Amino acid sequence: MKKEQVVNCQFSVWYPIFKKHTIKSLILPLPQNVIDYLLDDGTLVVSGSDHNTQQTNTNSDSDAEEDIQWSDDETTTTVTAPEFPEFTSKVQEAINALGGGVFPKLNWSAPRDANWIALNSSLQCCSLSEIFLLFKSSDFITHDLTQPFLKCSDQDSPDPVINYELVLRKWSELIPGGEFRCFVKENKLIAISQRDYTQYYQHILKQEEQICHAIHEFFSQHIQYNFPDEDFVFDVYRDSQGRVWLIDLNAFGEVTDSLLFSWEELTSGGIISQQQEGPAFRYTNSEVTVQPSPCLSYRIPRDFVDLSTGEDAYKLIDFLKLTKSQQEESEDEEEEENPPQ
Ligand SMILES: Nc1ncnc2c1ncn2[C@@H]1O[C@H](COP(=O)(O)OP(=O)(O)OP(=O)(O)O)[C@@H](O)[C@H]1O
Repeated sequence: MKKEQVVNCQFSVWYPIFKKHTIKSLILPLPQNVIDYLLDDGTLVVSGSDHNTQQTNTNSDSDAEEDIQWSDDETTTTVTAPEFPEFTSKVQEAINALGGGVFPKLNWSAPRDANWIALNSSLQCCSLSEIFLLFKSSDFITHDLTQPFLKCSDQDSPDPVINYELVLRKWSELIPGGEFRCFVKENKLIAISQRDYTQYYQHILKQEEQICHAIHEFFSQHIQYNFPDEDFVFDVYRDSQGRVWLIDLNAFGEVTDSLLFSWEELTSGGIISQQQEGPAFRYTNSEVTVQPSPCLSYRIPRDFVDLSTGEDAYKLIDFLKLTKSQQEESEDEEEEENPPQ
């Protein structure tokens, strides 16, 4: 995978080409001071002050009282959240124009690893402060900002200049069973994988042929030969009426999750030689093969994950047992103090 391919997979490159076939979105250039704020990991501060640009008029004095300040450890100095009045009002205007709820992204990634921090565990945002909270908590966003060309084969060539952008996509309730990832090599659709392979969806098993056919049609009518590269990965959504929509475009290489295929299979030509007609199609075909979600490890602190999987797991189990027995003891004491009426 070359740096040029990564550049071509930026939202602002593919969106104008495929606008008619994807979810309505708006792109705003990200000012440098906002980028600096997102990268400043010493302090996690969230200001509620952007509410004053929402349709309802609130006076700014009461907003100041609403400011929430979070600090990730006791030694970190908590500073007041910087304000970006001009950017904030542009973002709020865009959110309102998209119906009041958006799915936010940077040039390539969404903060999928941070949805646990959001109030309703959703990536739906109604204000810039909600977007900031997700972005500042996401390793995927930091990756976009700091190492977009990781794993590219042409490491010796200078990095292309990137203009960072905030992408706001109209919020749409997508059913995970309708999402598929499609792999294109030399402008040929070689493989399709169920996107959420952690679940078994009966309808995929039943409609295997129709799904495969609909995606192949969509590819040949709207995608094939229209993208600047001949190798790429695209994600689609098949809605309840059987209509196919483009969701995202990714580079053909290891930075992109190959889901139910391996990159070895996809690049070695093995998949292509097995094909009689149409792409290889893989999905989770029984409850037995259901796998844990790949984002699970992002829901609890990394140290805790390491602790529970390494040698220290036994210490953790002992600790949990101890806590449980202490809890039981105190419950017994409480029971003695407060006998049932
Ligand atoms: N407009 C939207 N409204 C609601 N949910 C969305 C929207 N767009 C995408 N999603 C959901 O978020 C998921 C991730 O979206 P997307 O592919 O754009 O993010 P990403 O960070 O580029 O992911 P990846 O790196 O795996 O390609 C999608 O699979 C879909 O379930």
